[in-house]
Amino acid sequence: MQLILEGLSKKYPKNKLFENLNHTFEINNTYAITGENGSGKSTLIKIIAGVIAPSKGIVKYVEKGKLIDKESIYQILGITAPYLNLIEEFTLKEHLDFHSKFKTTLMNTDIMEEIKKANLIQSLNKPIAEFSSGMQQRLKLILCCSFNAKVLLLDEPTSHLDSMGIEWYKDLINRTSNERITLIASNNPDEYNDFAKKIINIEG
Ligand SMILES: Nc1ncnc2c1ncn2[C@@H]1O[C@H](COP(=O)(O)OP(=O)(O)OP(=O)(O)O)[C@@H](O)[C@H]1O
Repeated sequence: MQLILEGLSKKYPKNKLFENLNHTFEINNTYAITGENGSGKSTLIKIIAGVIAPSKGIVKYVEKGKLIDKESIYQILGITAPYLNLIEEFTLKEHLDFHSKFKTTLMNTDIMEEIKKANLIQSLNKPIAEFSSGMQQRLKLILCCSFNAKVLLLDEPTSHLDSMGIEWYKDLINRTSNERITLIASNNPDEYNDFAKKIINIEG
């Protein structure tokens, strides 16, 4: 599996973000995307996820030498970001059931064990509207990391996590980042220093 950025540029009418980004991301590796506030990290994640279009260039997902078509990439993507919200009316259990309808859990992963490790087991039947921001972030990370996806896009993964939450996050990534490409968009070395094979500064 490869994720390839070819000549990727993005500008808004009043704002030029990045220009001519070229990179090939390989399976079994974790990468950090860094850059000042407003440099375009979240924008790049959205372009890679196919949510918005680049001004120039192309994003290619390649599996065994074959290009994966745009309509199918959601099957191999796991994404978490501050602007992606859980469903407030659903309980944690309903989120797991819903997610399980289109993604399977990682091999050797017991999802209830993951919920316990995240200290969320007592909230299984609570609606998300009653979760703190840190609890929501822990669930978002589990939904992203503990289910099968060849490419993980993590935008500010430790937002709202306390120091224990950050240690839990590091353990989660260590246990789940094999056999996939993980991209971490962040300016916080705590979020990527332990894992990143390469740090890509979006500002060049
Ligand atoms: N739809 C849009 N129209 C115009 N400008 C936009 C739009 N979306 C984002 N921007 C601008 O693009 C720039 C990059 O935003 P982005 O959120 O990608 O940056 P970032 O590097 O992730 O920032 P941060 O570190 O603060 O999270 C910002 O100046 C933002 O205001």
